[in-house]
Amino acid sequence: SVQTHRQYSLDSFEIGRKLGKGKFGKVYCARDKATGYVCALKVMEKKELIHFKVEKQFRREIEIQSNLSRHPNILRLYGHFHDSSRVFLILEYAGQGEMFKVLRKKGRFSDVLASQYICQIASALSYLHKKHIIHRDLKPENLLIGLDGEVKLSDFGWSVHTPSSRRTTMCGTLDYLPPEMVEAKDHDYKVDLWALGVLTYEFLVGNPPFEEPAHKATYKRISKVDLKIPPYVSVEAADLIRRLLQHQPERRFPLDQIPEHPWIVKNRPLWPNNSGCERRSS
Ligand SMILES: CS(=O)(=O)NCc1cccc(-c2cn3c(Cl)cnc3c(Nc3ccc(N4CCOCC4)cc3)n2)c1
Repeated sequence: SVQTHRQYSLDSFEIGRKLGKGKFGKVYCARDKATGYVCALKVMEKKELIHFKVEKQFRREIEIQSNLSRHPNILRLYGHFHDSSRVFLILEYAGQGEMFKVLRKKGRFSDVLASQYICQIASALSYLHKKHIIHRDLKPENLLIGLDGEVKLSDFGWSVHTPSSRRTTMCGTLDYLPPEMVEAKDHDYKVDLWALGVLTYEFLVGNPPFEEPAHKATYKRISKVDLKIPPYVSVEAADLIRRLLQHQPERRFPLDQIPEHPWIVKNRPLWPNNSGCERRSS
């Protein structure tokens, strides 16, 4: 694997194809010359980080993600380095790419696929919460898929150590924000439970539950928990969605009970697939 203590520079790698372009950077497939190990190299221009005033967020991403040791559903950050104008993150390569592209292509996921993804994400979130980290930015754009189809949580730019009250202004989609963040109240790890409910809905329906063209309308629907679950969503899935999308944070369904929820149990594959969520040896 990529050794995490070694000093890296750009010429430690053979750069492969560009995997994608995000808001702050580009990601390339790369091979570590010394070990032949394939990884992903995320490149960001320093002047862009300064311009977007996200260098603090970026430093937090590095600090948080490098301290996260092995979890099958959290994308590993092996190291980072910089040159005069750019910063580089050496990340685990996720062999099947971006979750949101797969979701857009498929439209929506089956109960079996969606429940496996949700169980894996719950496992990753539970691991983060035990380390007093809240992700705060759970959405398909921040999920990658590994070679064996397992989910990889990535992009910890918005993660913080609990408890926290948001200082940086929100940008991007509001769809995943729970009432307490939309109302800018103090919030804690239970914001991730709300986002998990939004994600469960989006995996099964194809769009997030409170989506509206105008921000104001989205705010309103989130605040009122104006939730309409289509009839084709299974009873068990609808039950979990409702238990996660509770206005009061303390009423939200606890992560540790998710592997035993009927929707997860009913749709769990018979064969183990090292996804981090296989059937417990009952
Ligand atoms: C802000 S950003 O720049 O970080 N996000 C934009 C973006 C956009 C697109 C991709 C990727 C991406 C990131 N990855 C990381 Cl990090 C690790 N592996 C991948 C990774 N892996 C990957 C693996 C396979 C594929 N294929 C699979 C076959 O079909 C075509 C795409 C794409 C990406 N992709 C990222």
